[in-house]
Amino acid sequence: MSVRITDIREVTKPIASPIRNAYIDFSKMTCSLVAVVTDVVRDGKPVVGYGFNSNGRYGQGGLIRERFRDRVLDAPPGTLLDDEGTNLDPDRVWNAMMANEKPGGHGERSVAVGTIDMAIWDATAKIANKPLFRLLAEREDRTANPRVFVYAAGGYYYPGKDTDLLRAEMRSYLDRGYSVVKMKIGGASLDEDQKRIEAVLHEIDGEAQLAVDANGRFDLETAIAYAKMLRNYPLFWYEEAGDPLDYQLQAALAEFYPGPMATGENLFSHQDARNLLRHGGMRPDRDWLQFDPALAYGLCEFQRTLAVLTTHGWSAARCIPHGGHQMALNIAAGLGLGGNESYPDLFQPYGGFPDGVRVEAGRVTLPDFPGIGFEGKENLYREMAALSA
Ligand SMILES: O=C([O-])CC(=O)C(=O)O
Ligand SMILES: [Mg+2]
Repeated sequence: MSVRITDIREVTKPIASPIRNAYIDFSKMTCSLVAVVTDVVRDGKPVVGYGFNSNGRYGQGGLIRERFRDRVLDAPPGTLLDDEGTNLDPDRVWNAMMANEKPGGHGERSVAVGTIDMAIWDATAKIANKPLFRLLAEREDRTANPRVFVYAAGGYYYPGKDTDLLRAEMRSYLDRGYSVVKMKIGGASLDEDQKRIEAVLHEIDGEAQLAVDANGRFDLETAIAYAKMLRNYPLFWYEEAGDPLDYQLQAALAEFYPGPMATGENLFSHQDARNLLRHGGMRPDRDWLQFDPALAYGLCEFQRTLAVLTTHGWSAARCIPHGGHQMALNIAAGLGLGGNESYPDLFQPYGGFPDGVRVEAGRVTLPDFPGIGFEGKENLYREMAALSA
């Protein structure tokens, strides 16, 4: 059986919405959708892997089309295959993409590579005719656990949104089976945010837990002022207080915040993750790591990040990736992460679960689709199929 990548296609799609966090609005947000076409034929059709990047970093069509696509297509096909020559080897494809790239300064090439990497893993699992989460578990000699914790991320700022609407939003997440909800902070004054938090805590009234996300907005003084307010509430976590690369701020914050902290969605390499663990004061017994493989060079790199965690005494179970995509759901189910983010009302059709999958007691159960499972989500698959037609 020959296995050859015959084409890589990219289209940049809008995922705009009127929401705002403490740092950006999403009025012009886009993402890249990628199709990796192979010459493997299943049911009379070529196997195609799909990928997209998650919200927050915009589409990367320029980098994908001008650099990374051609490196894969120009590589001698045999150099991209596993030892048996019967399937793609995602790590070898990754190495081909990263030829002639200097280390450091990861910028947004990590998003371009992460998007293609997702499609490569989707194709690889489809060629193996297995769900990606089962393929990953087998590769690591583990048992997959298709039941994955997910939390509902939302609670954004948008025009006219008062605490009643915020409460109604959070109530709707509880009604849909979530046991942890997340809201934005840092886009209003501390006093106003405190009122918003108290309103939500009143609404969820012990039925669920609340996490808060400052999106890297605070300087040290403000981060500590918020910590002193937030530590009076039983929060699930206090996320991304300061600049993602300011490890000293994160470490200083730990002195003032005994509850769980979370960060990492804007760290895009295993080297940056390592610096966070070395210097960020993060505590492996309670804190959470949110590295998002779709933004951070993909699963090939995420595996190196997991190795860094192990070296530093962390468990993969402390990872709950940012992004709300099925790729991270598969990694969670296959490699034992602590769960995954989900945006019940945002960034559609890219985020979410296969049709018919319901959240029950804060968990979803992944069905057994070959690959990542995109074919099980009709509105998403329609966009994907249009790209590979
Ligand atoms: O608002 C955003 O940029 C998304 C985000 O931080 C999150 O989901 O944690
Ligand atoms: Mg966040």
